Amino acid sequence: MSTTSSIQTIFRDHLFAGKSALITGGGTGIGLRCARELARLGAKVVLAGRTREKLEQAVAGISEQGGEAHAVVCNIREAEDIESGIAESIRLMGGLDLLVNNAGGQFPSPAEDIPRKGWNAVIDTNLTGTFFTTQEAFRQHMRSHGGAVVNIIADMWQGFPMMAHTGAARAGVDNLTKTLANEWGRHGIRINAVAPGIIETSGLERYDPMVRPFIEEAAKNNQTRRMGTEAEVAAAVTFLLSPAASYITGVTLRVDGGQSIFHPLCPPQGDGKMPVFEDTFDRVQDGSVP
Ligand SMILES: CCCCCCC/C=C/C(=O)SCCNC(=O)CCNC(=O)[C@H](O)C(C)(C)COP(=O)(O)OP(=O)(O)OC[C@H]1O[C@@H](n2cnc3c(N)ncnc32)[C@H](O)[C@@H]1OP(=O)(O)O
Ligand SMILES: NC(=O)C1=CN([C@@H]2O[C@H](COP(=O)(O)OP(=O)(O)OC[C@H]3O[C@@H](n4cnc5c(N)ncnc54)[C@H](OP(=O)(O)O)[C@@H]3O)[C@@H](O)[C@H]2O)C=CC1
Repeated sequence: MSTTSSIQTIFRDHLFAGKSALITGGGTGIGLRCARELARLGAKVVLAGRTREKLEQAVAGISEQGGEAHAVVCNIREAEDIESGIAESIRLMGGLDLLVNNAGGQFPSPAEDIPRKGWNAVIDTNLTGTFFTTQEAFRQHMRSHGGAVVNIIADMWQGFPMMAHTGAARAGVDNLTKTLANEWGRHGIRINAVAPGIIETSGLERYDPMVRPFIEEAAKNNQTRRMGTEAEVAAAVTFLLSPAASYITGVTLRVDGGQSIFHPLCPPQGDGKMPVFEDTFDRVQDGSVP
C-alpha cells in the first residue's frame, strides 16, 4: 500500500487538475492505487464500493495527503445503486470526466462445479455491472460533456481455466470496450481497457490460502518472472485516461509482463531481469528499502 505523496508517478503535476474521476472498487488494491495517482495529479476522486469502512479509510488516506476524495457506497450489481451512485458522484465532484471500471472479482472453481448463483454473481459484477455503470455515466454526464473510460479486465486471452465465469465476463467487457468506443466517439468519449496479469494486491488475499501456491507458480509464467505491482497497472490506466492517449480508443492494453504471449517454444526463463515499477513506501516501512 502507498500514500498519495509517496506514490511513484511518471506523470506531471496537475495533469488532471479540474477533472473528476470515479473509480469503482476504489477502496482497495488496484482501484485505490489508481485513485491515489489521479488525486496526486490533481483530480477530484470518488471511490465507490460496497464496504463503507474500507472506502472511508481510503478517502482519509488521500485527504491526509492533500487530495480531494469522497466515498460513495454502491453495489454495481444493483441498478438503483448505480443510478444513485453516479448522481451522487457528479454532485460531489461537480462532474464526471473519468471513469475507471475496476470493481470486480471471482472465485476459482472447475467449470463443472460452478453453481448458477455463483456464475450469476460473477457475470452480474464484472460484465453487467461494468456495462450499466458506464451507461449511467454516459446518460447522466458524458453524453453531453465527453470523457474517458478505462475498464479493468484480466488475462483471459487463452481462456481462463478455473475461472470460466470471469473469463467469459472479461471477454465480454473487452468486446464492449470496442463497441462503446465506436458508438460514443462522436460524443467525445474514449473507452479503453487494461488487462492485468497476476498483480500482488489485497484481492489475492481473499482467495483460499490453498490457492496461493498455484498463483505463485502461475506468476512465474511471464518475462519478468514475478507478479505485477499496483503501480504498474495504475500507470497504464493513468496513461489511457490522460491527453497522451487522445488518439487511442477501443484498445485493451495488456499489463502482464508478457504472460498472455507465453509460448511453449520459448517459455520464460531465469530470475527476471526487468526492473519493477512500484511504490517504495511499504518496503520502506518493512525495512527492505533503506
Ligand atoms: C486459479 C488461480 C488463478 C489466479 C489468477 C488470479 C487473477 C485474478 C485475480 C483477481 O481478480 S483478485 C481481485 C478480485 N477479488 C476477488 O476476486 C475477491 C474474491 N471473490 C469474491 O468476493 C466472490 O467470488 C464474488 C462472487 C466475486 C463476490 O462475492 P459476494 O460475496 O459478493 O457474492 P455472494 O452473493 O456472497 O456469492 C454469490 C455466490 O457465489 C458463489 N461463490 C462465492 N464465493 C465462492 C467460493 N469461494 N467458492 C465457491 N462458490 C463461491 C456461491 O454460489 C455464492 O452463493 P452462496 O452459496 O453463498 O449462497
Ligand atoms: N489482482 C490481480 O491479480 C488481478 C485483478 N484483476 C481485477 O482488477 C480489479 C481490482 O482487483 P484487486 O485490486 O486485485 O482486488 P480487490 O479485491 O482489492 O478489489 C476489488 C474491489 O472491487 C470492489 N467490489 C467488488 N464487488 C463489487 C460490487 N458488486 N460493487 C462495487 N464494488 C465491488 C471491492 O470492494 P467491496 O468488496 O467493498 O465492494 C474491492 O474494493 C478486479 O476487477 C480484479 O478482478 C484482474 C486481473 C488480475
